[in-house]
Amino acid sequence: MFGRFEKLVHPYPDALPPPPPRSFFAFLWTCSKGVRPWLLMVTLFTAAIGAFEALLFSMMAHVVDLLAKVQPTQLWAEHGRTLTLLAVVLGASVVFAALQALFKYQGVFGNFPMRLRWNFHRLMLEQSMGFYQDEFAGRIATKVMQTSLAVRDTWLIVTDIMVYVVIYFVTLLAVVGAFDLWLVAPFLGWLVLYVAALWYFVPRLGQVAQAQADARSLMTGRITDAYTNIATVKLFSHAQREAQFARGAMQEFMSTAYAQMRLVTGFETVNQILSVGLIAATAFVSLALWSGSLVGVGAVAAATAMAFRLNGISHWVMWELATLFEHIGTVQDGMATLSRVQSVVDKPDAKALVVPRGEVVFENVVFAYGGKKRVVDGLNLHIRPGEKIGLVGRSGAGKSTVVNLLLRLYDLESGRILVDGQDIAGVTQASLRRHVGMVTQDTSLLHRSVRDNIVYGRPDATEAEMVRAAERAEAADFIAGLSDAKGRKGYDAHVGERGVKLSGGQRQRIAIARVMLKDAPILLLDEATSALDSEVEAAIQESLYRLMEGKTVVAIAHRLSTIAAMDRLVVMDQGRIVEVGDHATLLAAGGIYARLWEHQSGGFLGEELDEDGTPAPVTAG
Ligand SMILES: Nc1ncnc2c1ncn2[C@@H]1O[C@H](COP(=O)(O)OP(=O)(O)OP(=O)(O)O)[C@@H](O)[C@H]1O
Repeated sequence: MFGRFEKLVHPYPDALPPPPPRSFFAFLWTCSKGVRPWLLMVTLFTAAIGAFEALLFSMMAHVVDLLAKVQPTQLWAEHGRTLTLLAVVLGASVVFAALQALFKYQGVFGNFPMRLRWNFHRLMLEQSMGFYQDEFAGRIATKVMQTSLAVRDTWLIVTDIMVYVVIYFVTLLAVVGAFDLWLVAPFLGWLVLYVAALWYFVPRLGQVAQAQADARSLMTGRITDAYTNIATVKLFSHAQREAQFARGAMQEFMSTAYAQMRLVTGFETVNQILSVGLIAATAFVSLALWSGSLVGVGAVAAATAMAFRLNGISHWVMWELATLFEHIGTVQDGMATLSRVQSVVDKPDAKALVVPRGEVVFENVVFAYGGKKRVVDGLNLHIRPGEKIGLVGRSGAGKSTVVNLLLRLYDLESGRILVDGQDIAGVTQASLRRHVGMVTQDTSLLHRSVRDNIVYGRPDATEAEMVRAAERAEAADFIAGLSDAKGRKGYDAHVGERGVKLSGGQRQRIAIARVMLKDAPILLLDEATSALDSEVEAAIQESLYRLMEGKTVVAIAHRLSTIAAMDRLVVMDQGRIVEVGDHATLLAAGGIYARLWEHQSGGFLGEELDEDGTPAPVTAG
C-alpha cells in the first residue's frame, strides 16, 4: 500500500524540462509539474481534517449537553445511537488523516524535491563553461539542494498548513456562531489583533532570517576557505589570523541571531497576551450567555476549549509563516541561478558530427570572454586532415582559448569553425566532443576508482582495452602499486577528491590513458606533459606520438622542445596568428618563436634536431 503512494510522483522523469521561468510565481508553478494532482489531494484531505477538528468541539458540546440532561443509567438506552454515530465519525477521521499522510509523506514529501533536484542537476550539467567560471561549484550545488526543498515547503505550507488553518477557523466560527452569534465576537476580535501581530512580526522575522542566511554562508565560506587552503595557511603560519577572520563572520551571524531572538520573545509575549485575552473573553461571554440561559453547558465547554486550542495553533502559524518567508527568500535566491538560460545550446535541427578525415578550419574567428576584450581576434587557420600543429605563444596569447573554442565550450562572437566542412555551431555538442580527445595541464580526476576514471574515455571498453591504454600511457606500473584507505588496490583504488591522492604526473598519465582509450580522430594537448618528469615524459612522448598517428592534432606546450617536431608551428600573439612554419623556418625568421626558443635553450639558437626530427629536450627557463 505504501508502495502505491510512493509511486505517484516519478522522481526521475526522462524528459529534460526547459529552464524554468524567472518570475517567482511562474517558477513555483512550473516546478510543481507532475505533482499538482497530489498536492490537490493533500489540500482536500487537509481541509476535511481542519473542518473535522473544529466540528469535534461541537460534538463534544453535544455530549456535554446530553450528560447534563439524561439520567446516567439511561444514557445508552436513550442516546446509544448518537454515541455510536460519534464513534463512527471519529473512526472516519482516522481514515482521512491516514490518506492525507499517505498523499503527503509517501507521495509528495520525498519525491517532489528529488524530482526537482534531478531536473535542476541535469539543467546545470547542460550549462556552459562560462557559467561555471562565474559561479562557485559549491554554491551551485547548495542552490540545487536547498531550492528543491524550499519549493516543496513553500507549496506544502500554502496548500496544507494554511488551508488547514483557514478551514479550521471558518468551521470554528460556524460552530460557535451556531451556539450564539455573540460568541463569535471574541474570536473575531482575537483574529484582528492576531493578524496585526503577524503583520508586524512576520516580515521582520523574514528579513532577519534572510540576513542570517547571508551571515551563515559568509561564516561557512570563511571556514571552508581556510580548510580548502590549509597548505597556504600552514605555510604562512596564519592559523590565528584565519581564526580571527572567521570570528568576524561568526560575530556578524550572532548579531542576526540576537535580533531574531528579540523578535521571537516579543511575538511570544504578544501571542500569549492575545491568547489569554481570548480565553478570558470567551469564558466571560459564554458564561454571560449561559446565565441568561441562552446557551447550554456544552457551548461554554466547547467555546472555551476552542479558545485554548487556538493558543497552540497561533504559535505554530507564526513559525510556519516565518519559515514560509525564509523559503520564499531561498527560492528567489536559487531561481536566479537555476532558471539561467543556457548560453551554449544545440540548435533545434543540430545533427551529429561526422569526421571521416579530420580537417579543421578556423575562419575569421573572433571571441571575447563575456563580450569584453577580444582574446581571439580574426583568427584564420586551416589544419589539414592528420596534420599536427604546435600552438606557441607567450602566456595569455590566447592558445588555450583557441582549443576551448574548437571544443565549443564557448560560442564565437563571429566567424566559423569547421570540422570536415561542418560548422561546429550547427552540430550537437555531444557528437563534437565525442570526436575530440583532450589532455589538459591540470587534470582533475573524478572521486572514483582508477578504472572508472580511465573508462570515462569510452565506457564500453573491455578490461583488456582499459589495461592496454594504461600501459601505453606508462601508468600501469604505478597503478599496480596503488591502494586506498578502504583497502581497494590497483585499478579498484579510489583516487580521492579531484585525484588529490595521486601526484600531478600520475594524474596526468591516467588522463592520457583515458584519451588513448577514447581514440578520437582529433586530439588536443594543452600542456599535456607539463606535470611529468623528464624520464616519464620521454617515455610518454613516445606513446603520445603513437597516439597522434593518423589523427589531427593541436598541441600547446610552453616547453617548446616537446612540440618543435610538429608538422607546423603556429605562433600566436594577442589573439592573432603572427608566425606560421616549421621549427627551422621559424628559427631562421628570427621572430617571437626564435626569441622564445632562445630563452629556453639558453641562447643556442641554431640547435640541431635529433635524428628522428625531435629537438633535444631542454627545460623551460
Ligand atoms: N574564463 C575566462 N574569463 C575571462 N578571461 C579569460 C578566461 N580565460 C582566459 N582569459 C583571458 O584570456 C586571455 C587568453 O588566455 P588563454 O588562457 O587563452 O592564454 P594562453 O595563451 O593559453 O596562456 P597560457 O600559456 O598562460 O596558458 C588572457 O588574457 C586571460 O586572462
